[in-house]
Amino acid sequence: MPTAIKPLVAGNWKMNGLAASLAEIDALGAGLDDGMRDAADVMICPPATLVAAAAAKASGYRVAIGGQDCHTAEKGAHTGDISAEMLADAGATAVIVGHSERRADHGESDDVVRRKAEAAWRAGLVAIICVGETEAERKAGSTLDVVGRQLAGSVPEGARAGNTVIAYEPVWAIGTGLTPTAGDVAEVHAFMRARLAERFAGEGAAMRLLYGGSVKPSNAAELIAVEEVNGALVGGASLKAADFLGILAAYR
Ligand SMILES: O=C(CO)COP(=O)(O)O
Repeated sequence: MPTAIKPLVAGNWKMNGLAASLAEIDALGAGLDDGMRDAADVMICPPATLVAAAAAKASGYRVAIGGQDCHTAEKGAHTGDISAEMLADAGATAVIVGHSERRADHGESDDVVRRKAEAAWRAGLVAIICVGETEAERKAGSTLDVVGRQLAGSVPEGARAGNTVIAYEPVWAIGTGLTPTAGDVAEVHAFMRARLAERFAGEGAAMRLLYGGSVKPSNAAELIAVEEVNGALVGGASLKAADFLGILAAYR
């Protein structure tokens, strides 16, 4: 069954990128070959200020554009926030919700993340829902408990293979250069697959499960080859097209 799932490789630029960074999307488009395009869907999630310009550029390259967060509401008195409808209006087709940096920096609970995923669907966006344990939680042996609780609380009832992507991002692996072993990733992904299949039957079995956390050209092949890993969510190595293409080359 996993072989039937087309992988997604998504770049999360986080709070990085000025207008000049759009040149990286041109470089990405120029560097993508047919083998990469056939093997994986490609997405960039730039900061909100660049979504519209990035979407205008990326459509010509068959690169999708996503947001990094959205508010639960469609509009209203929420200074500084952005709704899923605004992201869709700017050309995004997906939005990351529940990234560990949002959970930590903005105190987002599973309940908030679940409502953000529903907001994404309301606007016609795919929700990329992030889960993952901290270093202390892994050391305490509670990784599967944490991931199970986050899946139960953050993934809404309406999740389907076509509207939801789950990204497993161990917090301690983000931006640190550290990665779990292939065996550890396999254990978590098998667990997530089982939970999602139990809850959503065939839809859960077909949902994309991404791995994220220090994915680089040098380790991409090993990580994406793990069973039940259907792509990657890439931070630092998505900022430069050359690095991102190095990761996509692992799919050729
Ligand atoms: O948080 C991440 C993607 O959402 C991963 O970031 P890094 O690839 O920089 O570790």
